Amino acid sequence: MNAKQVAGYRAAEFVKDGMTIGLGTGSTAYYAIEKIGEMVSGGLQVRAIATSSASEELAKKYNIPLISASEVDHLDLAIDGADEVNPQMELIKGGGGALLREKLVAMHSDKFIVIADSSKVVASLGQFKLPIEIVPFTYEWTLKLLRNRYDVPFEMRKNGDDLYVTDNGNYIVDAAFGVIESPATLAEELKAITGVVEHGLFVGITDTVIIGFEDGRTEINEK
Ligand SMILES: O=C(CO)[C@H](O)[C@H](O)COP(=O)(O)O
Repeated sequence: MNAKQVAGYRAAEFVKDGMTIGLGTGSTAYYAIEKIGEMVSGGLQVRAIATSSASEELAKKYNIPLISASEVDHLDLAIDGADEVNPQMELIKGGGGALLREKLVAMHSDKFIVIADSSKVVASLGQFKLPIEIVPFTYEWTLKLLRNRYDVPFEMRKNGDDLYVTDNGNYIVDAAFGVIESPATLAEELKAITGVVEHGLFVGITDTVIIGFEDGRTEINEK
């Protein structure tokens, strides 16, 4: 088993009969979805909301019943990967472009479990470029505003020659902060900028972090 699989499979053990769950996005979340799929074929009853069209396709492949938000007012559990996690369980997410749906699902879950291999554990956030989702309308002005405000490199995410478009029809700008001294402060500042829909800083949302290792071990940190 690889480390991502170890973490994903361990997280699936938190899923119990009758739960409504959130399915994350990415190569680590893939393994959690795969395991939950196995559990469903063994008789587990769950209903799920996926955080991306990719994860929705995966859930369908594994016969995990999908629901819409209008059918429930909260989720029991959400499981998702991360690009960076610090000792305070703060995260950078959005490498896969699904940060907005991921944050919505995480925020409306009673328990949010983050799964990762040990390469994602950092002393401070910011080496991974912070994804910021911005609206396409006048995005050039939003980008200019960000550049004027923060003296760090910003780059519009691309998909080939075109700008990358999220599942929500927005663009992503990746920001190389290097070291983010106060994730909470930056999170608040970015949210206040008109044109910014959401950013990949997850502060005060995570309940449990499961780190997987190649030898099959897991390290679990709880809030
Ligand atoms: O935030 C995400 C997608 O938007 C992913 O959870 C994050 O990029 C981690 O991905 P992976 O598990 O493939 O390393």
